[in-house]
Amino acid sequence: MSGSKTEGTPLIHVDNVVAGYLPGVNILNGCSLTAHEGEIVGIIGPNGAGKSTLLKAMFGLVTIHEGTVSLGGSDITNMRTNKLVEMGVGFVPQTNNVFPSLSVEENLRMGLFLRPKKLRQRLDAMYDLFGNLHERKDRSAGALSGGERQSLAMARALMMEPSVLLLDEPSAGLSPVRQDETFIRTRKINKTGVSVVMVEQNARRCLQICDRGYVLDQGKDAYTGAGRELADDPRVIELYLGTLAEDVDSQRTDLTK
Ligand SMILES: Nc1ncnc2c1ncn2[C@@H]1O[C@H](COP(=O)(O)OP(=O)(O)OP(=O)(O)O)[C@@H](O)[C@H]1O
Repeated sequence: MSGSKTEGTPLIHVDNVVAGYLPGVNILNGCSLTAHEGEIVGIIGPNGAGKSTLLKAMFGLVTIHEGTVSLGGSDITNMRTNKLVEMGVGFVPQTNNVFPSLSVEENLRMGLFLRPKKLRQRLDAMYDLFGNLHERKDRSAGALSGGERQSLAMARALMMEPSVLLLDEPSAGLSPVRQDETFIRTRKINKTGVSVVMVEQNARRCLQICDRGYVLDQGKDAYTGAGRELADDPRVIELYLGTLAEDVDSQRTDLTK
C-alpha cells in the first residue's frame, strides 16, 4: 500500500453502522470501513457475515439505524440511490445487474440517463476499457457470457464517472480464468482513477489485488490490514481457512504483478 493513498479525508467512510432489512433485526452491528482515494478495498468473510449488506447500506439500499456513512466528508447516510449516483457512487449488484432484453449499447446508455450530453465520450471510454463490449454492442445483453455480462454491468456503472465503485462479488459464478480476468479488469478500472470497494468470496485472489482488506464477522469488521498482510495473517487463516486456502493454484494468473 502506498502511504500517500491513506492521507487526508477518506473518500468514503463507514462509521459504526448498525443496519438491517427488518425492524429490530440488525445485520450490521457497529461496522466501520474506510476507503481513500485511489484505493482498492476488499471485504471478505464467511457466508452471512453481512458483506453484501454493508455495500447495500453504503448505497442506500438498506436502512441504517445508527452510525454514519460519509463521502468526501459529506454525510450520505440513508441517502437515496439516485442522489448517490449523481454524487459519484457507482454500484454493481451481484445478480440482475444488466437489462437482458436490451442491447449492450442500450444498457450503457441507461447508465448515463442522468447526463446524456456526455454519451458519446463515455461510450468511447467504455469501449476503450472493455474492448469485447464494442464488438458486441448490438447484441442483446441476455446473450452475453457470464464474464461479458459482468464487464457490461461494470461499464454501465462507470458511465456516470463515479469516484468510487462498489462491487458485490464480481467473480461469482465465473470459471477460474474468467475470475482472474475480472480481478485484472478491476485493477485496470482502479488505474483510471476510480476507487473500488469490493465484496468477494474468492478471498485470497481479492486480497492479492487490494490495497487493504476488511474481514467481516457477524456484522462487524473483525480484522483489517494491507491486503497481502491479511492473506498471511495466521488469525485470519485460522478463522477463514476454508475460504482462504481454496484457490492456491500455481497454474493461474499471478495477480500480484
Ligand atoms: N433482503 C433481505 N431481507 C432480509 N434478510 C436478508 C436480506 N438479504 C440478506 N439478508 C440476511 O442478512 C444476513 C447477511 O447477508 P449478506 O448477504 O449481507 O451476507 P454476506 O456476508 O454477503 O454473505 P454471502 O457471502 O453468503 O453472500 C443473512 O443472514 C441474510 O439472510
